Amino acid sequence: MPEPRNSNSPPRLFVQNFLRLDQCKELEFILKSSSTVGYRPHVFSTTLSHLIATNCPQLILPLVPIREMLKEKVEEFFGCDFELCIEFTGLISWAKGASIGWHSDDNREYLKHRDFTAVCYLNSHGESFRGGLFHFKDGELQTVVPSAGDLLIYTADSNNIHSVEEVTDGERLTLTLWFSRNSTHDEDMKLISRLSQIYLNEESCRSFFPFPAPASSNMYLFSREQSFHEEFGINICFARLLVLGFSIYSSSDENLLEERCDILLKPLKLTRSDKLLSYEFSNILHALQVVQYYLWKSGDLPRPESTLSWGKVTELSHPQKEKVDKLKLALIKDHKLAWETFGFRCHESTELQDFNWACFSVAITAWEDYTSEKHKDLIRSLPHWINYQSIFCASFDTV
Ligand SMILES: O=C(O)CCC(=O)C(=O)O
Ligand SMILES: [Fe+2]
Repeated sequence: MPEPRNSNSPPRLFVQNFLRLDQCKELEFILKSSSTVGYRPHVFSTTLSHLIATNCPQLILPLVPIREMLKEKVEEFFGCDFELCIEFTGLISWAKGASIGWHSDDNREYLKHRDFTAVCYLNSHGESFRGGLFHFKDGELQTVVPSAGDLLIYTADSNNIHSVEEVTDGERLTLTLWFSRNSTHDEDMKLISRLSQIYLNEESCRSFFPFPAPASSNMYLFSREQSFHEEFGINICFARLLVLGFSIYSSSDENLLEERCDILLKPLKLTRSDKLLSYEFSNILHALQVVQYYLWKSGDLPRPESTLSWGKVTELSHPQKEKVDKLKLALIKDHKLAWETFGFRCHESTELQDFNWACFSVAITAWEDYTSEKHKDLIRSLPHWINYQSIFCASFDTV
């Protein structure tokens, strides 16, 4: 049962540990491997339709039970069982410099259909970022200090004017959902329609392996002034790799760089500390997704018994090094911005301190298994979703 509310206080609820830490970590993996430059300065985000558009529809699956739980919680607390639809699901990263002033979430004419908001915090203040405290302008529960797994729900109207303080270091990660009573704004219908267009027309799509496919490069281009000009700023996929100690090598013709062709859509290899891994990734998004998977899972993966066989990892030759540097210069115009945005200066990152290529190779295969499993689940769920025009946890117990 919901907590009894003080009748004078605006309707809002804070729940500690609503999500498990392993769920937060999986969402962090999805967000950091799929984000684009977002809707506000210094904000990066991904949506379910973006996951579909970049050929990663299987990454919707981990969000399905969480969306279901959130909808139930909001309906229960606000006493509107079976009345709501999910209007928007977003994984949002608030990087250094991001903030939002006093506002309500329905404060534009085109947002009036929004009735309720749910924000799940995926990482913790002080541990992964500084700043970024949430405040309600008045009433109870004035300040929320984000902590991984905690949930905040509130009405989207002017009873809940709120703000987020500027993030001063690190990345503040959330899963944010908006709910509406107006079913014409149901996100599920639009997503199901996109998925059925892709999967039902082409039998072959069902058996293909979904390698990530980057969106247009300006969606990954971030600069201080938000001027979408290639002469400034950083490619955020590359910047995330760089801050984790990786760089990229492309055997594509160097003229591609001069001709401004999108080199990041081409196959590429990863380098680290002047070593080159021979494995070829289909593009930068594929490489980033595997690196983020490695970060997420490295503690759980089986330790390989031997080091990698000769030839899998080689020393970069001088001409190869030159190519690596050239690519870096082309994609990271503002080195400091990359570190400011995706680094966390409060403590030295220990995540990749005992990096080794043999473990990383295990992660490449484990990521493929994870991806195929989720993709199979998607293919099995889709007929049920189409049938009910709703995205939910379908059970496959009956044959
Ligand atoms: O991330 C939060 O804590 C709240 C974000 C917010 O107010 C919004 O996106 O409208
Ligand atoms: Fe808001």
